[in-house]
Amino acid sequence: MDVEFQHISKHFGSVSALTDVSLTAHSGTIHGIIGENGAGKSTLMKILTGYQSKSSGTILIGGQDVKLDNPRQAARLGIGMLYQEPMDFPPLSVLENFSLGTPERKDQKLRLALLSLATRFGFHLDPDRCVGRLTVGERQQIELLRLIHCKTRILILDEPTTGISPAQKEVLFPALKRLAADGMTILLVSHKLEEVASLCDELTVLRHGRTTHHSAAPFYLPELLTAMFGAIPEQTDKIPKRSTGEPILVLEDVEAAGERLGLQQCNTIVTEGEVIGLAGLDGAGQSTFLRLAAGLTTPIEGTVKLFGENLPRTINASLQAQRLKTSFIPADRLEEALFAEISISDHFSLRRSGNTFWHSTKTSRRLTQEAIAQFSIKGQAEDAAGDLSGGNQQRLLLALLDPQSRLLLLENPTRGLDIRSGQWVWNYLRSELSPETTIIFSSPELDEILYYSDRILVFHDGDIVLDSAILNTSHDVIAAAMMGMQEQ
Ligand SMILES: Nc1ncnc2c1ncn2[C@@H]1O[C@H](COP(=O)(O)OP(=O)(O)OP(=O)(O)O)[C@@H](O)[C@H]1O
Repeated sequence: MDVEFQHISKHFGSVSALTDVSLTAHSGTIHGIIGENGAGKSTLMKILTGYQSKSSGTILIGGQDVKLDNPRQAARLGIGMLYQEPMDFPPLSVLENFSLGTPERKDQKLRLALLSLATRFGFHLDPDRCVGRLTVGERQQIELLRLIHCKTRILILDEPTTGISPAQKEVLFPALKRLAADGMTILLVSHKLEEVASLCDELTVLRHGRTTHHSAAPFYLPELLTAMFGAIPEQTDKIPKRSTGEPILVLEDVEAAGERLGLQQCNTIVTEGEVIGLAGLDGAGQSTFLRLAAGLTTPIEGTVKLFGENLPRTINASLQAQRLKTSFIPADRLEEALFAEISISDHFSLRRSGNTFWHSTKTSRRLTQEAIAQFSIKGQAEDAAGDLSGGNQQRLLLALLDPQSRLLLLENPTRGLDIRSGQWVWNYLRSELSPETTIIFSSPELDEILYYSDRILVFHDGDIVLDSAILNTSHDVIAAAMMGMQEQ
């Protein structure tokens, strides 16, 4: 069924998130919606899924003017969304998650339906496995099959390749193409231009809440970039190499529990001023490594030494890491780093108050205004952090960071950011931090690691399988190490 947006506008108080947006996504096609952070993509999709009401305009589905007052109405019309974060129940099994929202109650029938759909799309899923033990990519596969089983005819995907491995991408893309060929209408929101261009039949660009471009495949990337940003963004300079050779983080025979297999027998030395990129498939150990250095996870065996001090195996480890000027920015901004419900200004109050009860709202307000200006945050001091777009949440996190940090641990720092915002983050790290600040970051984008790091650690199944200066390695060697293979 065709989905037609006609002259859609949406205002949040004085903010115009969408102004007169019109586009048609045709049945049997994949239609990409792209645009910089804060362009209005999520708002448009939230209107289609009934999570938000439009201020004006019309939505036609299969030529019919439809009311989308709540998510239930949207689901009844066959509209389903695959979210960036898995929206499942990790303690339940694959089969139990698959059964959510289906009227079918017979376990055996559901099991057969799950297995036959999985076979059709080439997914390998064990119905009895606990979902909490699966990778993001596998959880996404269950959700996709659940939506198909629930008779979804209009499928919305929000950044579907964030957090999944290149191999899982190779399985997902043909599955999406097959669904479109079967007549489904697919709307894809993404920042990854190359991916969008290879997958989509048509593309619409939003800029400042307005439609600025529409085209059909094949796409011309410079034209898309200009429509998204007004001009082609320039590449950011690399962070100049600046290691002093002084060890600041030493892991000795560390074994730790964490994502999937945790870490096993991990040994490494990080020296002051290095920029280290952590690569690996989702759940291979990078996240546990960053949390160990931040004192948020403690080892089962071995020692973690930070700036010459052994971190204790207690909750005090994170306080000690903070005292030693170590800062950590997790990938999940709203679950682990910001408070979705409270304002930008309250975040500054919380940061300033430290261990004291009192704080000055006047000072916090002033600091907030300064940060909004310096970090170009698109939002007002009183806006809740959860209402900011992904890119602006990342800017807020950087604004809250202690600029005196000696060790910066960044989990996928450009996750969900458009090209220009991603470059802005690296520009900020390069220009605003002291040259001795050590940066350890993880990223699923090998190009980002190759460009910005001095050194790379590659993780596979909880082991560091490659530790190399960037200049001494290559894309192919790293990709093979990530898969647990030695490049010949
Ligand atoms: N509930 C809300 N209250 C106030 N403003 C909002 C709300 N939701 C979105 N906005 C504003 O609307 C604009 C569009 O946001 P939206 O999240 O749709 O952008 P986006 O293109 O999806 O961005 P991103 O790529 O960063 O996710 C932004 O300026 C955002 O701050």
